[in-house]
Amino acid sequence: MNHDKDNIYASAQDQVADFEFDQKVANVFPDMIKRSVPGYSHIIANIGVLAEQYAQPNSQVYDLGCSLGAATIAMRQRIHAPGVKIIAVDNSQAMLDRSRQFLDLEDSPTVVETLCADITQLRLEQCSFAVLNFTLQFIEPNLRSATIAQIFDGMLPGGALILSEKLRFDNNEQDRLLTEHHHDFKRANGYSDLEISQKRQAIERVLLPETSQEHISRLHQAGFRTISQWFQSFNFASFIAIK
Ligand SMILES: Nc1ncnc2c1ncn2[C@@H]1O[C@H](C[S@+](CC[C@H]([NH3+])C(=O)[O-])CC(=O)[O-])[C@@H](O)[C@H]1O
Ligand SMILES: O=C(O)C(=O)Cc1ccccc1
Repeated sequence: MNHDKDNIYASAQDQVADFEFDQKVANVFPDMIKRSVPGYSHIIANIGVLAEQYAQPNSQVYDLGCSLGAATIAMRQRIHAPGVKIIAVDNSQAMLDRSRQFLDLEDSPTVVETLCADITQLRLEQCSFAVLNFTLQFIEPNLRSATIAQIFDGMLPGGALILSEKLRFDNNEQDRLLTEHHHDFKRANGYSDLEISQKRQAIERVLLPETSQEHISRLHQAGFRTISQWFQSFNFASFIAIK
């Protein structure tokens, strides 16, 4: 399996188009996400650890906005409850096609089904564990509450949702500093100032971050009982919400 280096924004573009999860991105995605999201590998490994804890026998586990299936692979390696099916969902066919190449590399008693669907339209069933690992931030803000509510409705008692997101901060100084530190992180991982600035333009209309408080309130409103922020690195965080 070749992991191409992300140089999508390396040369100057006249017009930077809005970011899309197309074939070009699918080809470089493992490199892009590791060099762009602080703590990504830590989050993926611990999604595996948490899935092992929360996956109930004969239930379903959902990876919502699975991209190439990194979280699915981590979960499949650790879940040993019997009769668990992982449903890995994405609305980008390019991402899903490539995810199958990764998923087919290993065999496991936990069945994995891939599904090309829009998660805002999805009804979950018998769900003991669901993952939104940097996916909600790409959903239109006015559809986010209904999407979280649908996940809650499809969940079994004691089920858990992992929500990882890029954050925005109400305090302008804090927002500016953490954004700068994130850009320093990208620079330290080999991205040039041009790459950082063009990628920033590409995502500014499609990745719409919210504050930690907005996420926590929405999860409470949907009915989740216990909500904890279990991870943060610069302006990237992950929450766990229990039904
Ligand atoms: N409405 C939607 N329905 C389904 N999928 C969607 C939708 N909108 C966006 N996506 C999909 O959500 C994924 C977001 S990437 C997730 C990383 C992964 N979770 C990982 O753990 O590696 C995050 C990032 O690139 O920052 C993409 O694959 C989109 O096609
Ligand atoms: O690259 C960035 O600046 C990000 O905020 C993270 C990211 C990672 C992968 C696709 C889109 C955004």
